[in-house]
Amino acid sequence: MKMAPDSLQRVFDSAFAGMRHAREAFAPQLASREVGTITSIATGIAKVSGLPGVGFEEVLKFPGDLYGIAFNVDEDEIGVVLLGDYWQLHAGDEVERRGHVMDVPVGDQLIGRIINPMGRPLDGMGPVVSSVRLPIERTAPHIMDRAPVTVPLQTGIKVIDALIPIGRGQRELIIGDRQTGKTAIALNTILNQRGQNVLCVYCAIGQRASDVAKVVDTLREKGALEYTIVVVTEGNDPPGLTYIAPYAATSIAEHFMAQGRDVLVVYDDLTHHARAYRELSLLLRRPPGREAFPGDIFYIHSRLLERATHLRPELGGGSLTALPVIETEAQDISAYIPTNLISITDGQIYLSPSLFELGVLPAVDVGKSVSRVGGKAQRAAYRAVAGDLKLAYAQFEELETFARFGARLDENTRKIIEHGRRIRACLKQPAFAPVSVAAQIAVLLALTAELFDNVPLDRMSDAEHAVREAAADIPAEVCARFDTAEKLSNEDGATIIQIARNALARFQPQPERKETK
Ligand SMILES: Nc1ncnc2c1ncn2[C@@H]1O[C@H](COP(=O)(O)OP(=O)(O)OP(=O)(O)O)[C@@H](O)[C@H]1O
Repeated sequence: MKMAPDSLQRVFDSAFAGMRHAREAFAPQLASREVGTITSIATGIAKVSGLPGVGFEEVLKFPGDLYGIAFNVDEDEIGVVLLGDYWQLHAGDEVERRGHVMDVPVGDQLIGRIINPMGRPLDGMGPVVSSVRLPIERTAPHIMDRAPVTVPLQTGIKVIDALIPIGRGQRELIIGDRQTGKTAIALNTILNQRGQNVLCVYCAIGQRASDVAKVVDTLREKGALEYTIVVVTEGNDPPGLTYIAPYAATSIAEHFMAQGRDVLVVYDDLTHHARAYRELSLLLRRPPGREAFPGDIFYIHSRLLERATHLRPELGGGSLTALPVIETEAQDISAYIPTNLISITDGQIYLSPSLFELGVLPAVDVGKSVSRVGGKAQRAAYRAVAGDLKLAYAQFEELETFARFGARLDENTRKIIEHGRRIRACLKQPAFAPVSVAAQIAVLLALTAELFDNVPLDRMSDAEHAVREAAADIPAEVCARFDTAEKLSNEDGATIIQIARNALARFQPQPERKETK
């Protein structure tokens, strides 16, 4: 078939136009991939070569969707902490630079979720969808951005709220031997935040899976998961994941703090965190120091806990309260990690195994516990009674030892001991049963007014319960004044004492009836 020259020309023109268009639209997308190779693998650690440009704490991607953090950055080889199951990795495998530090999803979508420190879901409720991510390591707020701690954080535990009060933005250490009720105190505090507009983050660090399941069950059962985020690493997770857990939990909390909200973070517990870091450091051949911990062990905990604060009103006025938990061995609070944490935090709640054995629960040793900033944030109504109570309890603890030897006691000493025994009985409290402010103040006022002193010891639990129940009769306007900075007025005090006296009437010993012949 023959074609006319002009129609041939048209075909060529359109073909050239199409090619020109394709050439103009062609935008080459070249992304550089910096790739190195694994030289060796050890427990939770990989040595990588061929990546000279890697920065400290940069994320590296390994085969099988596994990530790691560059920890030791040497000229010819880098030590990488692995954040997942590393059994399938081999020497010679490819490693890719990601060009950013480790980050975690943050935001409202996380509330009520159970995640690992990388933001992956552990609750079977689908992926965590969040458009905002924050690096897990962030600098602590500047000193000029911080405001004094002025608002109390009620734990709902009588002995703590009265004698070792905690403020929003404080760091209070929970310390004690194993199985002394440390987690119970932290959980109780979370449960008590219901309706208090405090978001909670519970960070389980290297715990047994069964313990974590129990905590999650308690939170769910008591309706606390609605305002709580649970960040979990279990005992069999790689040490790298355990190491980053508290930092990730803090970044999640900081996001809410920056929005002006009050957040509570529980780190349960930092003993496992310190051990994970020791393991990593030894594997990376960093020089060991005291108790084989590396030299920067103090720094890793201080830079974590320095992130807890109360921000200035101009920055939203949010707060981050930290409750780190630490385990002691044989009540040795002068061991390396416990002393470090005692010096970093603003006070400690010490749980004594001997009190636990005696059934004094929560087993808080008031003599060894302290809150260095919470006193200023404590509600004025508590302050009216707390001082007397502390003194009376301290006197009692001193005298109790003598009483055990069966020494003959004078009337005054006997009275102090009997009063002290009633204070101890009133401060007892079952786990996961927070007490409201009104009920606490009613019990404490009744104690300082010595209303319990004639109640037989075996009826103290019922008597204390009766006063707590009667606290519901405290007029609403009096309860409203508990939340203000006003001191408890004499009239209000008298009203509450009268309510307590009525509740206790049936527990007082009845005057002996004279038998008539
Ligand atoms: N106030 C309390 N009243 C009754 N039982 C309590 C109280 N506090 C704690 N317990 C019980 O004591 C046991 C130990 O508590 P918990 O697990 O909180 O201790 P822990 O010090 O965190 O333990 P671990 O060393 O395993 O972390 C639990 O069975 C708990 O129910």
